[in-house]
Amino acid sequence: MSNSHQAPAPLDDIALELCALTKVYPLKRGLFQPPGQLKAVNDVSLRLYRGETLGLVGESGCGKSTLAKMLLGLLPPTSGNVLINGQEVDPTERKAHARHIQPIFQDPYSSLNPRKTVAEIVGLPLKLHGIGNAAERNRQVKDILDLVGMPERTHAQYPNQLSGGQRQRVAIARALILRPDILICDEPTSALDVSVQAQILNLLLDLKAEFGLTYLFISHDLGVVEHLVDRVAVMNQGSIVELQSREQLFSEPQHLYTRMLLASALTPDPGRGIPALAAA
Ligand SMILES: Nc1ncnc2c1ncn2[C@@H]1O[C@H](COP(=O)(O)OP(=O)(O)OP(=O)(O)O)[C@@H](O)[C@H]1O
Repeated sequence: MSNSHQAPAPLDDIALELCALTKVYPLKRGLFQPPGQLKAVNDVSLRLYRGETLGLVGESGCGKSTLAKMLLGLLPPTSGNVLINGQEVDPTERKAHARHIQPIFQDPYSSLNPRKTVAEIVGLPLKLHGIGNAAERNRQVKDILDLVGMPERTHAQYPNQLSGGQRQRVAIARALILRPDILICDEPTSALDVSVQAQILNLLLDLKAEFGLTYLFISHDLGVVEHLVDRVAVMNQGSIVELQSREQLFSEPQHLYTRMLLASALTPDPGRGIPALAAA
């Protein structure tokens, strides 16, 4: 696997800024419980500098996906706001959002329309945004599919005719077709075989260099994060508890939760969580 970290971007060149972002979910009344609410994301402020990869790590349920959905305009925040390239964005303006920021999710199968061919899936955002005529769109679709390593014979195939890795390549091509600045990668390799994971991670690194992209890379896999990111934000129960350079975080973690997260990643029983902290 290559490890092509780019030179750090100037610190005043901010691609994405989260200002006191909060999401509260209402909870329905249970059999023995009154209605209540859950603060899934609690007052999160973060900056992503242009060209960097910021890792976001934390246990299942800590609020990572909720945060990602708010950045993508898929979920309105309860309070706080998001700035893309210095401009405050209306979280309900999904279409305007999509030109700048795109997602890559864990399970490409569920996010690809089973009744559309690969070329149709990748070309749809161009059509929806009224970009180019049919011939220009076809050329752009072919170019991006070539770039992500999809052989020409697969362009007319349907998602169920593809391997898991190929499906994720299609999802990546679709994310890039509008030439966004920022990719939100939410566990993009968790559903793939280990051998395929490395190929997709290398592809993401190559594409980042090619297009000068900024990544928010969400993962519970600290091995992947250590390999890929420039800085790491650690999330626990909706809050960012630590934000450090990759080197600093893995060599000298400051927060107790980070130390336990790193310790739990080194033990042979992954996925068992950190009960003491989860309950804290
Ligand atoms: N629509 C919803 N309504 C109520 N609670 C929700 C909703 N979506 C998520 N939650 C809760 O919010 C908290 C954060 O969930 P979220 O999916 O953001 O966590 P996560 O860190 O992405 O977890 P995972 O890694 O398992 O995907 C969890 O306690 C979850 O149960």
